[in-house]
Amino acid sequence: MKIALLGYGRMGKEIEKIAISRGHEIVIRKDVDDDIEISLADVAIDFSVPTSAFKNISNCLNNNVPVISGTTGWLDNYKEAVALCTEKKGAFIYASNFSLGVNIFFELNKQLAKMMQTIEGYTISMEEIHHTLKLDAPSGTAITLAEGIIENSSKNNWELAEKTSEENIAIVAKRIPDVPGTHTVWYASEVDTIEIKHTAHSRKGFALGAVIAAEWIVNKTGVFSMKDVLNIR
Ligand SMILES: NC(=O)C1=CN([C@@H]2O[C@H](COP(=O)(O)OP(=O)(O)OC[C@H]3O[C@@H](n4cnc5c(N)ncnc54)[C@H](O)[C@@H]3O)[C@@H](O)[C@H]2O)C=CC1
Ligand SMILES: O=C(O)C1=N[C@H](C(=O)O)C[C@H](O)C1
Repeated sequence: MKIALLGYGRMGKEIEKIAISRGHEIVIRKDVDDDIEISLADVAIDFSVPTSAFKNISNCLNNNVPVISGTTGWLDNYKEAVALCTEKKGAFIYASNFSLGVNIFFELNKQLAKMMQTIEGYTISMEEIHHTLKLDAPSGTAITLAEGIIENSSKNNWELAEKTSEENIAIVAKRIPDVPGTHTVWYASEVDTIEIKHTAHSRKGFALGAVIAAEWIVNKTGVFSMKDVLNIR
């Protein structure tokens, strides 16, 4: 496949290595807000910055190029991207986290929230740890985890805070040099703590998932998720 990389930073470079090792060709490497001939590509993979993701995605959809986006922090425009994809009969996937492990963790998190729904005495809280160059907080993955809990509990929202309230799940965001991404969910009671945790050891898992999603989406029409790609039920 001919792949356009929209964003050629840490993730763009990691994706390039994996894409080439799987027999693909990189035909575009876009790393600033310039004009590119996106139609040269069979598929585009956007790992850019929150302020550019929606424009990059729109450009792909307007030119009938399937697009995968892993950029976080731009979701105020997500519904617009979905509407454009539907209007243009295009193909689009956004995932806050493309790694297989995190997508399993998302399901585990929802199951645990369901089980805890009727159990009294536990307070939920969350933490995400990332490298110091990360632009957004909380992480997209932490937001997806919080949404999974909200769907399956009496909580209505999440907030960046130390302590969970009646309404909101507290998320603590820590920034430590070189950490690729660690997410923890706790249910603490007076007598014990239940903890589920995902630790990324490198960016390889995110990059591999993004390339697998790009291979999967070509010749499809619609808005999909990593659950579709990985066939998680
Ligand atoms: N969904 C997932 O699995 C993952 C998502 N991410 C997210 O992906 C994004 C990128 O992460 P990194 O590669 O670590 O960041 P990075 O800062 O290393 O790379 C982003 C690149 O985008 C470039 N850029 C700026 N304006 C652009 C434009 N208009 N078009 C194309 N590129 C442009 C920047 O010059 C920079 O090199 C972040 O939002 C991050 O949160 C990161 C890892 C995994
Ligand atoms: O910026 C990162 O590095 C990461 N961003 C994603 C997020 O915001 O959840 C995914 C991963 O945790 C790494």
